[in-house]
Amino acid sequence: MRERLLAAEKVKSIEWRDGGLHLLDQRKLPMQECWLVCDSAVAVADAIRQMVVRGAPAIGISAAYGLVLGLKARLAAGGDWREALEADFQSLADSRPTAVNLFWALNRMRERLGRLKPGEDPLAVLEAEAIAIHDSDREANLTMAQFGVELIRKHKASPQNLLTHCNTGALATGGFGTALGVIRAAHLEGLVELVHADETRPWLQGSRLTAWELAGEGVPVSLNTDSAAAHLMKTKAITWVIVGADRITANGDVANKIGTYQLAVTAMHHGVRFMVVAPSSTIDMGLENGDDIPIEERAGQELLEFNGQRFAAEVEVFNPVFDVTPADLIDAIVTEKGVVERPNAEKMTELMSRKRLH
Ligand SMILES: CSC[C@H]1O[C@H](OP(=O)(O)O)[C@H](O)[C@@H]1O
Repeated sequence: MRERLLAAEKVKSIEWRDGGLHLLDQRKLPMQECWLVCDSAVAVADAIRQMVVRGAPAIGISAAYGLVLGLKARLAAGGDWREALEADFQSLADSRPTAVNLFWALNRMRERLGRLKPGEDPLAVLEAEAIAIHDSDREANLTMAQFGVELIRKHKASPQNLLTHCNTGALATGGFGTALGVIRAAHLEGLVELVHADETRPWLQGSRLTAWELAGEGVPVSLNTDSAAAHLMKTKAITWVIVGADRITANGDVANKIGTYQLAVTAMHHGVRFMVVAPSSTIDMGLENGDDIPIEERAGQELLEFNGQRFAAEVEVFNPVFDVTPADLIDAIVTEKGVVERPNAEKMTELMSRKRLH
């Protein structure tokens, strides 16, 4: 299967070349495919904050490259580069609060700098670490896709209807995708009748990004409003809701795009299985449960206007862009380390004790 998945990799959203970070501007998709080149840590932090690049793993990978850009500038400026680099760590850490992959990547880069040997070139070491983070995410995507397909096939080994939320594909990761990677692989294995994609208001990751990725690869996809999801689960024989994650806590609670929690409640009511797909860089064992996950609130303009055109009345806006699904509503968490069915604290601890495969 792995060879088929590798052959199916098409879209890339992040490219590190010529000493710069090239990002496919996801604010412009699907109408325009524009690339933005970042040449500093602050530029990468801004790109994350403005969602030029988004998606938990992609945010972490971009932040790692952002640090490389920061170190390059600090070394050129002379002086105490370690002290100066703290400002870049902070800029990147302040960019978005919920996806723990950002902090996981920054900590991994900091830890690598802490192991510098005398005579090692810090820039070469840090660049290699960022590339390793990128490559390991891509590998993890492929492994998770295989685990997810096996799980789907275990319950039903014929074409079936799936529902997904937001965008968890190549645009959100270093390669094949998390939840959308499982869905892509299920399609390649003949297990997909139709993918129902929530448009995912207000930023429309579903209608603008997921629909674009799937349609571009001939995966049968139907776009629906977020509020149609319950009706679809009631009437369209959906077997799985498959979503990504931005932060999973030690007991298996999952923060993901706003609207995920209500999908999980509805899925439980309709007997639809609920799968979360995320690399272990999304798991925050430092948080006991989801109550303490920082939930990002974005500007009200995201609800009040579209493409700068206002269409809503003059009112207050509440725009949390993530919510938390309790572990007891989740059938399976699929990671590159393995699958946890009916997640709980004990099972998450055992999962995280396993050696990383990539
Ligand atoms: C592969 S995880 C993607 C994850 O990130 C998305 O959020 P955003 O588009 O705001 O970065 C959403 O929560 C997805 O599930």
